[in-house]
Amino acid sequence: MPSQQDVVAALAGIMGPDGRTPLPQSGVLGGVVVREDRVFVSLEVQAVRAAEAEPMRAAVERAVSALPGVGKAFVTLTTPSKGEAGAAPRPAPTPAPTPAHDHGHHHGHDHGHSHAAAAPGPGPKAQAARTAQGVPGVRTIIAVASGKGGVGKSTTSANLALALRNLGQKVAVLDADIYGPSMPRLFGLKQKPEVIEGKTMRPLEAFGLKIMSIGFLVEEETPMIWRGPMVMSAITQMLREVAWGDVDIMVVDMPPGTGDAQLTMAQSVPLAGSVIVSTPQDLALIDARRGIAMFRRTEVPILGIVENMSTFVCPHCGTKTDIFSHGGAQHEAERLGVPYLGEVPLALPIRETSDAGRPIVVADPQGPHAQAYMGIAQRLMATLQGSRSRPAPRIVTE
Ligand SMILES: Nc1ncnc2c1ncn2[C@@H]1O[C@H](COP(=O)(O)OP(=O)(O)OP(=O)(O)O)[C@@H](O)[C@H]1O
Repeated sequence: MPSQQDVVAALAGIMGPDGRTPLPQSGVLGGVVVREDRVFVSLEVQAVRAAEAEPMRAAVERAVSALPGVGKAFVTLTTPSKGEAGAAPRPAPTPAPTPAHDHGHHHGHDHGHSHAAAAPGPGPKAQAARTAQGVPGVRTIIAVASGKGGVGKSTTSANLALALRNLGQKVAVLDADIYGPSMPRLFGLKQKPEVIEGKTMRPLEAFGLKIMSIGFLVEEETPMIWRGPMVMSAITQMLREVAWGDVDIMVVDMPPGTGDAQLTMAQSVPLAGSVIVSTPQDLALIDARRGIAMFRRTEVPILGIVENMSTFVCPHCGTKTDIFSHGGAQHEAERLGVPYLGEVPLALPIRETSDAGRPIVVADPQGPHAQAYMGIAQRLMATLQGSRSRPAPRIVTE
């Protein structure tokens, strides 16, 4: 395993943006993290200079990869983010407005139209769209999102993926939840993905699904200040440097919340649409509303709302109790004019099977809970087929 100093020393032969100053002295080196045989390097460049910095990024990747003991190098361009510790940086292309406004809450509007592409010519919007290219072999990518943590987004992602597989789809799961990747636990996966043919990783497999998790690439104890910059790099690598093969539907488990990190993610992954998971509590619904507003801003279609923990099923007698006012999500979906995909009760077997690494759709496929997920998957397929018949937004690439 190389030390941080070894990595920095290996970069001395590469020139910084001015072409004269060695990179370690040039002020662009955001940081270096070494985790066993994986090395993460972030290079800070102004967003508008991202394109011209690409050869430098590639040179750093080559130099670090060539060091003895390095299995994989993750080199990412990040915009200087002073004072934004912990937030995922935006992908390179968004030109920063005046610094005073850079992190303001209105910033998201800048992203508003970058996905679709009405932007004429290669302006900044077209550049932003470039980050969301399709993934070879993967036909449809959907995000599973929630307004806040702990509503069962990951449990829903895993069971929905399995239910889609039961419908005959070839399904992959990409766990992009930087705050707490859950797929290793949900699918009982402890091993790391194998690197095949140089840079490409082979996704792990469980129950017929192909699975990649940010948890396989970034250690859990990595501080958020590091995870932030690594995130975009890791997501990009999970999309592009993984031998996904032939995939009908990829389910992306998004980080919870509706902040900048989520917005960035929503823009970096070429999404067909998103599924919003919500519990019936009003508070959660308010947050789900924010989530919906966020996806509307990014022009990612909402494929529907899932109501999780809708009723409580007593593990002893099977009696159903509405702990929260049940049906809130259905009502909210109607009000917002987005499809209601269905509900999943709060039931002990759902948690137990998830904790045991065998989600309920495989543990008890004929049971009522698995059937609830099957219904959701069927409605989702119908919505996807409906949205496919509409013209897809044109993505501008340069
Ligand atoms: N329908 C359900 N019935 C019983 N337990 C559930 C249900 N859905 C989720 N859980 C449990 O609730 C907990 C949180 O679920 P999960 O990790 O899926 O939520 P999340 O929204 O992804 O959380 P985070 O935002 O922290 O990643 C887990 O212990 C999970 O097993």
